[in-house]
Amino acid sequence: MNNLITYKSAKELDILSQEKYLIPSLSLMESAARCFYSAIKDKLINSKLTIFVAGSGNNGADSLAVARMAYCDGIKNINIYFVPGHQSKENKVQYDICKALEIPFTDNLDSELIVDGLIGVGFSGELSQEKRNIVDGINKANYIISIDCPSGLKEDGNSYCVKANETITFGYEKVAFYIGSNINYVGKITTLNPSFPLTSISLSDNYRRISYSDINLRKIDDREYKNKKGHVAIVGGSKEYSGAVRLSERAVFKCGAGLVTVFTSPEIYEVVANENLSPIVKKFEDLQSSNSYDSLLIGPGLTDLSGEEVIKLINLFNSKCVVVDAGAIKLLGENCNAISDNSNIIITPHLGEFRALLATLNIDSSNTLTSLIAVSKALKGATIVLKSSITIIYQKGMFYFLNEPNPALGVAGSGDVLAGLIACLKDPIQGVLLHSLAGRSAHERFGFFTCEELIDEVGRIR
Ligand SMILES: NC(=O)C1=CN([C@@H]2O[C@H](COP(=O)(O)OP(=O)(O)OC[C@H]3O[C@@H](n4cnc5c(N)ncnc54)[C@H](OP(=O)(O)O)[C@@H]3O)[C@@H](O)[C@H]2O)[C@@H](O)CC1
Ligand SMILES: Nc1ncnc2c1ncn2[C@@H]1O[C@H](COP(=O)(O)OP(=O)(O)O)[C@@H](O)[C@H]1O
Repeated sequence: MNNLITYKSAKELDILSQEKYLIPSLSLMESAARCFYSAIKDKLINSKLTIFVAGSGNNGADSLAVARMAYCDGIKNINIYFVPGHQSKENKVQYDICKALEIPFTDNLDSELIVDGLIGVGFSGELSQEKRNIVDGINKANYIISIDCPSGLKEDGNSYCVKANETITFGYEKVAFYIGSNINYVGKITTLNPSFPLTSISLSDNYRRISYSDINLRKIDDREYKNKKGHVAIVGGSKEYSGAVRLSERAVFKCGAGLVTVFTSPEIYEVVANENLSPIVKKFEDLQSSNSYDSLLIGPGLTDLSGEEVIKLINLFNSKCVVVDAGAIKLLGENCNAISDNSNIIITPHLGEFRALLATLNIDSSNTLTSLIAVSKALKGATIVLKSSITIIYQKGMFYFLNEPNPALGVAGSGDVLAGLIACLKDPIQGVLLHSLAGRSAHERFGFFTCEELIDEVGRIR
C-alpha cells in the first residue's frame, strides 16, 4: 500500500521538512532538481531542443534549477520559457543563476521536448486564461515531462491541464492523479524522494494506493469442512436478468465458500434451481432469518422486490456483512432512513449507479471524494466501492485507489462476479484486488473473456 497525498499535505510536507527538521528550502530544491535531472538526462541529451517552462513559484524554480544543471553539464540545446508572476524567493534565486549563466530565454514553445514547471502543488481554483493558453502551447510538444504534477491538474477532476507523457513527482504520488479522468493527463508516474524526511513525518492524509502485493486472502485450512468455509446468501435474479445471480453464485464458490443459498424470483426459480447444481435455491419469501449465513449479497439482476423488502432483508443481516449491488443500490438510496445502523454494509456502484444515487440522495456530485463521504454518511457508514477503470474504495474514513486498467474486465457480469467475491471474503479491498488480478490473468490466458472464464481464473488464483 502506498501513501497518496493532497496538494495541501504536499505543501505541509515541505513546511515540516524546513521548520521541524531544519532542512533549508533551497537544499530540498537542489536535491529535487538533482534527482529529476538524473531521471531525464538521457532524454535531454537526445533531444534537438528542450524547453523548460517555468512559472513564478517553486515548481518553476525546480524547472529553472534542472535547466541550470543540464546547462552546466554541457547540454546547451535548451531554452527557458519563463512566465512572470508573484515570484517566490527560491524562484528569484534560480532565475538569477540562469540569467548569470546566460542560458537562453525564449517566448516560443515550439519544441519536441518540454519540461513542464508552470504550476505544481501550489495550484488552486481554476486556471487563468493566460495560463490555459500556455498549457495549449505546451501540449503541442511531442513529449512532455511534468515536474511534480501536470500543470493545472485539479484535485476534483475536470482539469484543463498539461497532458504529460511522464510525471516525476516528489515524496508521494498525488491523490489528484487518480480522480476522474485525470490519470489520462499524468502519463507514466515516477516517484522520487529529494530528501524529505518521509519516515519521520506521519501523514494525516487518508489516501492509499493499493496493488496486488496487498493481496492477503484468508488461508483455507486443509481440514476445513464446508460449514467452516462460509455460507453466503444471495438475493437477486429476475426474468430479464437471470444470469447475474448465477454468476455471483459461481464466483462465491470459486472464491472458497462452502455453501451458497440463492433466493430468487418465483418467475425464474425453476431455471436457477435446475441449471445450478451446487447452490441451494429458494424463493425470496423463504429468507426469514440470517442465522445460517455469514454474509448477504443482495441486488444482482434484482428487479422484483420493493425498497421496503430490500431494506427489511438488509436489516435482517444487521450484524453481518451485507453487499448491496446493482438493482438494490437505487432502492437503498430511496429508503436510506429505514436502514438500521450497520457499518458492515458495502455498496458496489459503477459510475452510472453512483451518479443516480447522488441524485436520489440530493448530494453534490462536483467532487468525487466529498460525495463518497456524504453517501457513506447517508447510508449509515456504509463502505463504498466505486467501480471504474480506477476503483475507489471509501471505508471508515480511508480512501483506497486501485489503478489496474483492463478493458477485458468491462464485460457483462463482471460486476456480479466482483460482488460475489466481496460477499465471500467479507472484505472490499481483498475482493477488488482478487477480481482485478483474476481479470489480468484471464486476459493473459484468453485475451478478451467471458465472465465464466473470469470466474474459473478466480478459482485458480484462490
Ligand atoms: N522546498 C520546497 O518548497 C520544495 C518545493 N518543491 C516544488 O515546489 C512546488 C510547489 O511550489 P509553490 O508552493 O511555490 O507553488 P507552485 O506549484 O509553483 O504554484 C504557484 C504558481 O502557480 C500559479 N497559480 C496558482 N494557481 C493558479 C491559477 N488558478 N491560475 C493561474 N496560475 C496559478 C501562481 O501564479 P501567480 O499567482 O504567480 O500568478 C504561481 O506561479 C512543488 O510542486 C514542487 O515542484 C520541490 O522543489 C521540493 C522542495
Ligand atoms: N477498463 C477497465 N479497467 C479496469 N477495470 C474495469 C474496466 N472496465 C470495467 N472494469 C471493472 O469491471 C467491473 C464492471 O462492473 P459493472 O459495471 O457493475 O458490470 P456488470 O453490470 O456488467 O456486472 C467493475 O469492477 C469495474 O471496475
